[in-house]
Amino acid sequence: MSPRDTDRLHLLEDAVLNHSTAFGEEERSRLGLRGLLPFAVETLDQQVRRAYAAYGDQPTDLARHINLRALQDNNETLFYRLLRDHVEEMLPIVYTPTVAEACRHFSQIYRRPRGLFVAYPDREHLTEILRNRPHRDVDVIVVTDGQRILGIGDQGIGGMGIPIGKLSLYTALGGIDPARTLPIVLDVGTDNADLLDDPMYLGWRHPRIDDAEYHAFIEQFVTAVEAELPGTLLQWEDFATPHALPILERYRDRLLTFNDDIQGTAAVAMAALTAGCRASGTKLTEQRVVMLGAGSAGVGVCEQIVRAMTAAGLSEQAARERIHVVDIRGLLTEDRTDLDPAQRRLAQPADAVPSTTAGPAGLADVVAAVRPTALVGLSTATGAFTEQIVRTMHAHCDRPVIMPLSNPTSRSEAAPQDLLDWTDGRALIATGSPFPQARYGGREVPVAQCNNVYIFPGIGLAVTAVRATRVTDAMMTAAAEAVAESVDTHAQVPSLLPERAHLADTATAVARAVARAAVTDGVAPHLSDEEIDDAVRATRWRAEYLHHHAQA
Ligand SMILES: NC(=O)C1=CN([C@@H]2O[C@H](COP(=O)(O)OP(=O)(O)OC[C@H]3O[C@@H](n4cnc5c(N)ncnc54)[C@H](O)[C@@H]3O)[C@@H](O)[C@H]2O)C=CC1
Ligand SMILES: CC(=O)C(=O)O
Ligand SMILES: [Mg+2]
Repeated sequence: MSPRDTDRLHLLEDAVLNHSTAFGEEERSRLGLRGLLPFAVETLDQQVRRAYAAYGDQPTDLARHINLRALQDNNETLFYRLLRDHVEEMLPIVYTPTVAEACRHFSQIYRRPRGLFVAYPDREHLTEILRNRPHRDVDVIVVTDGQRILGIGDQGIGGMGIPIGKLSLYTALGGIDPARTLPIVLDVGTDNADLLDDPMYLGWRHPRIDDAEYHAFIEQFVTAVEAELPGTLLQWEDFATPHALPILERYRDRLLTFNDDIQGTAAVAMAALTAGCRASGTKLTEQRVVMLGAGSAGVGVCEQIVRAMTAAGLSEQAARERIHVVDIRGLLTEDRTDLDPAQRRLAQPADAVPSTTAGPAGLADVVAAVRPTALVGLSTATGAFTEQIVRTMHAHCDRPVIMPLSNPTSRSEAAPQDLLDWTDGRALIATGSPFPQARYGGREVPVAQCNNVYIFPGIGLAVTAVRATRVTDAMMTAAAEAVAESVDTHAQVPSLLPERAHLADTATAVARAVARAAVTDGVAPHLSDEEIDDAVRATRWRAEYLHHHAQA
């Protein structure tokens, strides 16, 4: 093929450049596309209607996910316009819960390459791999090693579904140019026996590497990213807790990076708790919190609550006394020898809660003794918030905040309808994955979705707009406050989070607040508030076709 042939075919093959049937008469003539497309010229709106109809014809959620991914790989502008126009309907398809199925079936549904597969046996070629990235300039990388995908465990390279899904939302909600995003999976093997036995599995068929080898590989990866893509936001996603916390500690002061499961989840949960205090007319410093789950997400949320309570006037010790954490073995207590340092900071005295069983006090014991005002689940333990536990909680708290946050839906600690029924309609509820609205007393009750999707798109927009160099705690706190302030306080039924339909507006509010915090913290160049707002506005990419100037 001549260079001219590759150029013009490239326009139809490259999802960023492709306008497909919207290439107009003049463009088709000038760019050598005449006859390569059906005769009719469509507008973007007409294309959206056609794409929506094809989407509607799909028989299952996974088929809808595959349909949208194919569209994304064919024409990103159209994909993002469709997503923007139907964001509430399509969020559960692109993201949790359906993305969990896409990760499980990644090798079977694999069609076209997207992002980078960085396999351990290729480690000598890390720089070469990064240089092979499809687009030169990158604002945001989301990287996973696939070990703890949502609440469904080790998915090996199937975990790639998560960076792709998260980055779709960075663009759809946070306005990051899709050509400046880069999903990466670190293929360090898998311990998932089904995948190792599956002849279709496309990853490195090897048990996971660990310890020194693993950390050396992560260091090699980070060093290569620093060299090739300095200043790019590096988001860690769905790493197993024993790796997630140490990686964050090691790199957070070295480059522009954050862990979404630890810090993003903490910020959104903090926002929901703040809105819950407002709805129940209580103060944050009066809350008693019980957390089920002591993984990276649960620990991150608890530490954010400690920071907020101390900022509101409590001593750190008093704040920690108000937070009880329960894991698969029971209450975290100082006498337990199986806790890591982060969990140990959240442990209670050995005799804090009497146990009615042989081991440490369980969730039922803790709820009965502590009388929490807020109960949060980040445990993957389906149905763990039982009727008895919830009724006990409600007996001591008129408006309990109850947040089963585990993903996907099949891992939720409770169903919102049950929570309302067991609390006479009084519970203030948010879930991790989307649930249909519940009903109580003849009224429809919308269920808020407490998910880090309220946070990360705005973080990406902020750091890109003002060229921040670090993600600080103050920036995450600013994100939480911006989300809490965006909650509609005049709604008939109090909600813990802004409406999902307004996620893009919330991302803008988060971006402004986070960018201001970055400037105040000295990790972004000095800009006035007005300049920050202008930068955020100017950074937002829009799903519109740009004129092609290339010559035929
Ligand atoms: N809503 C949101 O925005 C987010 C939700 N998550 C969800 O949180 C969950 C946990 O994530 P990680 O902390 O990374 O996982 P992890 O696996 O590191 O931690 C799970 C924790 O729950 C405990 N646990 C497991 N089974 C239990 C049981 N039957 N009873 C009591 N405790 C039990 C474990 O001991 C552990 O402490 C996942 O489902 C994930 O999808 C995570 C990040 C964000
Ligand atoms: C939402 C998210 O990041 C998780 O469930 O892991
Ligand atoms: Mg995650």
